[in-house]
Amino acid sequence: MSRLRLNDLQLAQGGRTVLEHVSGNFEDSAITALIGANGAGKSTLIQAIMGELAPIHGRIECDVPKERRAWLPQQLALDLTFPMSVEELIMTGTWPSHGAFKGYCGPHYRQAREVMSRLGITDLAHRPLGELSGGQRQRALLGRTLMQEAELLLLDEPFANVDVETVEVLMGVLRDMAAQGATIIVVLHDLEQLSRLADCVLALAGGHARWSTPEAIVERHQGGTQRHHHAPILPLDMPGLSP
Ligand SMILES: Nc1ncnc2c1ncn2[C@@H]1O[C@H](COP(=O)(O)OP(=O)(O)OP(=O)(O)O)[C@@H](O)[C@H]1O
Repeated sequence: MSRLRLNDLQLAQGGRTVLEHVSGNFEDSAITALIGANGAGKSTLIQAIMGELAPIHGRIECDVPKERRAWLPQQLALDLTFPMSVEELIMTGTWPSHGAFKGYCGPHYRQAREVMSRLGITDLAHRPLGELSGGQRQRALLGRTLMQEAELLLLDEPFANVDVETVEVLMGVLRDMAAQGATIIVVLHDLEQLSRLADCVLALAGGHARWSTPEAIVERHQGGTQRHHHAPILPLDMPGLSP
């Protein structure tokens, strides 16, 4: 089953085609790694899936309602000088379905406490966002998507500049979300993280996309030799991936 399907998609930026003939289905209850060299079109595809970039050809069919779609950008898109606490950030996860100006009720606060406890940030509830470390910030941002009950979640390099313990927590939560049916797409550059986390792979290169498996990607980049930890996927020459 798939609630997110790409149909002969062609995407352009600034009048130049970035990707073409992209087709295929993202599996439900699965984590798909989106890989490719710098400029391959990963952010472009994500923008299109989030409905921010119209295809110049083809279709994106998404059965997940807009209020259940979440996007965790690579660079923190939040204004850190904005006076907001961790708890307040997490509560904004209710906005897409509940509205921003209705206020919160008891069950919302209970749910936020559960979310913070799951992410190990209960003690940070009243800490201003501007005082968080990179790892704490990522936990809080993932907390907001849990609060939103996101069913389609796109993440751009969520483990960059994040401590090892936070990587474990984030991976655990993502696996749980997938197990509960979410469709998760995550931009990754690290081979070890890819082999640990991903169920499927969508590799972008030369303006085209190819579906693959974590095993095939690991095999291709290591030539069947012993695995190296933290081996980067870049530079991604993608032998055999052109049609
Ligand atoms: N707003 C824009 N206007 C014009 N060209 C753009 C714009 N955004 C991206 N591009 C171009 O589109 C191509 C794909 O960029 P994109 O950001 O999707 O790549 P990426 O795979 O996400 O790269 P990275 O790994 O560096 O984040 C690149 O050649 C880029 O220069």
